[in-house]
Amino acid sequence: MCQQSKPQRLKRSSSPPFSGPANPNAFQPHQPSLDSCHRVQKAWLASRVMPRRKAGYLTPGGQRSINEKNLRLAFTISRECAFDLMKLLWSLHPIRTSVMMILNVVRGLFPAFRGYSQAMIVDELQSLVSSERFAWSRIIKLLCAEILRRTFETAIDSFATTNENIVMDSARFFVEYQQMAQRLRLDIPTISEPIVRDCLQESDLFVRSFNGMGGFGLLSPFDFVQIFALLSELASHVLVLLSLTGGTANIGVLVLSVFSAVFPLLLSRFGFVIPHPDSSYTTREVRVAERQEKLRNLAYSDCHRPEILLFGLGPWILQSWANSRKAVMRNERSLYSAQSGVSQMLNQINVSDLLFAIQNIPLLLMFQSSSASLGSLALYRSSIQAVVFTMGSLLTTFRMAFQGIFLMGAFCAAMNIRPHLNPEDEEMTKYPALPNGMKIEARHISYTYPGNKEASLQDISFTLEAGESLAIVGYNGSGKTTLAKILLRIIDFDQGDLLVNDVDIRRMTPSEYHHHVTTVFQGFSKFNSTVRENIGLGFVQKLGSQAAIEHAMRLGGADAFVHALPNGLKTKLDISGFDAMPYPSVSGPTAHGFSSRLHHGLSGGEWQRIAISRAFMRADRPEVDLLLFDEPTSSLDGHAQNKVFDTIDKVSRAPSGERTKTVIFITHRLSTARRADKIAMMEKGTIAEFGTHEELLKKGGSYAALYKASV
Ligand SMILES: Nc1ncnc2c1ncn2[C@@H]1O[C@H](COP(=O)(O)OP(=O)(O)OP(=O)(O)O)[C@@H](O)[C@H]1O
Repeated sequence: MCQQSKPQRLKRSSSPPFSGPANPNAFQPHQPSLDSCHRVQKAWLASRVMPRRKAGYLTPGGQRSINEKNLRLAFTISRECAFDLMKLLWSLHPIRTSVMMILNVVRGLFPAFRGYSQAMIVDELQSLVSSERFAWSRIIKLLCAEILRRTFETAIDSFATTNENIVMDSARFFVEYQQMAQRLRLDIPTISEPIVRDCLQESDLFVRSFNGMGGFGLLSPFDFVQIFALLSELASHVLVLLSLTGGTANIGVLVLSVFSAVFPLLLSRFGFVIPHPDSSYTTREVRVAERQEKLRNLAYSDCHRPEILLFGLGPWILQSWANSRKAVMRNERSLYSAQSGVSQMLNQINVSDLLFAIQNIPLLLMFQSSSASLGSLALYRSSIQAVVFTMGSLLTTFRMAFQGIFLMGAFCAAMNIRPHLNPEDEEMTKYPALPNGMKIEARHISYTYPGNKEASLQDISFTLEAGESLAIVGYNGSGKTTLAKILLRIIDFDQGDLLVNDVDIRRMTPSEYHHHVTTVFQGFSKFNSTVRENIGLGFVQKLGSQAAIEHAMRLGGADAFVHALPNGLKTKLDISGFDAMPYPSVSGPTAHGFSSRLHHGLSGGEWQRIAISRAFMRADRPEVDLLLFDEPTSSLDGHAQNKVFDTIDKVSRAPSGERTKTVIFITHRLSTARRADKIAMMEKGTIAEFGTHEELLKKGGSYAALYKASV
């Protein structure tokens, strides 16, 4: 793969993760100046362009049509990454992979041998019967030879399958691991790019193709060996046919044989085959299909059931699903009826029946014109059938391989997507630690969410010295959470500068920066797991430490209710709040002798305490310089709120009382906000007022009005 070379990367989040044209139909393939990875990315992108559709790109997993442009693109992708990828996969098990390749070709010869051997038995039987000298010993000898041949075939087959499974298992692990590692590496701005999402989706299909031939109807690179096996099978059958028909010197027999074999190919060549529906879907049609799927999932989902019942959504879901389903069916019908009458008729003809009839003609000719034995006639018959079948398989395999190349291109392209927020190597700098926490300086920061017309943040400027605390307050939608996400380096900003400890935050690797912060997000995660994991994941290195988790729980005020749970820290938490409802027949200790209540629900406030404890898992660590809490206590009662803020204050100070960590919290409770050294009052995406509580009160502006209203 092209991991070594450096893919194109653009600095700002507004830039695409890998260059693609704004208008896909204006795509210009093959630019010699681009490096190998970029060429694969470009070729993959170009293969998704639907020239006659305004809607732009093919849906992920959609079938590429076999045309000149796509053949060229497939060639580019194969040239750039197939060999390297195969080499990499081969290096996982060099000997086993080589054996797998050889055995696949050898196995391709088996059917011809089988036919030949059976023909010999029939011939022998015929001669024994006609000569009237029936000898059991001769028959038994032949049967023994046949049994031996079959035993050998089975042994080779079984060894080949075991070997193949081992090779495929390690290949599957390798590609799955790569795909997952890359997915975890990508940041939010990168992953929200539609092109990246599609690329990852197709890459995922490629990874799934390693489940073996036929899995998901895909073909992995190892299954390409199938083509060699089919070719060797075809060659062996053709040889048998030649040897059988050559003696008769009947050219008509050969011509008819060949014609019957290539007939299915001719049908597909002249378009008498229904195209795969995926290849013709427009974006709108896909959207309808997705909506239908979403509504179906909604109907089956347990976690949404309470609201579905409460708001009486059943009829609406059913009606909306029916509308979408009908639209999908209409699309499918129009796709199929677009076929001409002739092609429809031809599609309805059973091709194999037709071929069966045609193949009888050369058979009759042979009977008439030669003294062919019964065995050779049977062999001829089965070889013709095998040729037809193998040609069909070859065609299908080729089609799948052709699609597989583009999925492989997606995999290679996905492996080289650079996260938006990662700095260029030459710009990268380490996080420069200061003694008393984190100094933050925002200069004219603006940010607009992708797809939004209005900026969510405009011209944000403030300075927070290391060890100071800041409360961000303001009306709903004024941009508080967006600012927090920017300070946490979850999203980038469009304009301005953000300096952390006097260094541009864009020069730091987000993963390194994140070691120095801890947070409670407004929409914090609820993991469908145990209490231990829900808390311990705040600092995975201490996930196994009972003491660390107990300590964090105490700080977050979660210890009392966690200890009261049926299995304490081991209690599995239910995220839906519905599955935990005990069914009357199985609640409590059951007749089966175990408690049916495997998951436990929590109240909103209890969940919040779990999230706070998670943040406290690392809050008092020396490397953590910034504690950022986005409405951490919105579900807590007044007493508990004060306790949490007391703890935050305590954790942010050294035993001497001096503050060693910077604290930022977002709150709607202005009585809490006044505890902070500085307050930022946000309005319509800007900081309208900035100062201490007293300064802002004295100013008599928005903050003073809000404060008076709240007390
Ligand atoms: N993911 C998003 N995509 C698009 N727009 C968003 C997104 N998140 C927030 N916004 C918009 O950005 C603006 C600021 O949202 P933000 O969540 O920062 O406000 P807030 O001050 O934290 O609000 P609240 O007090 O209700 O939590 C809003 O107008 C919102 O609609």
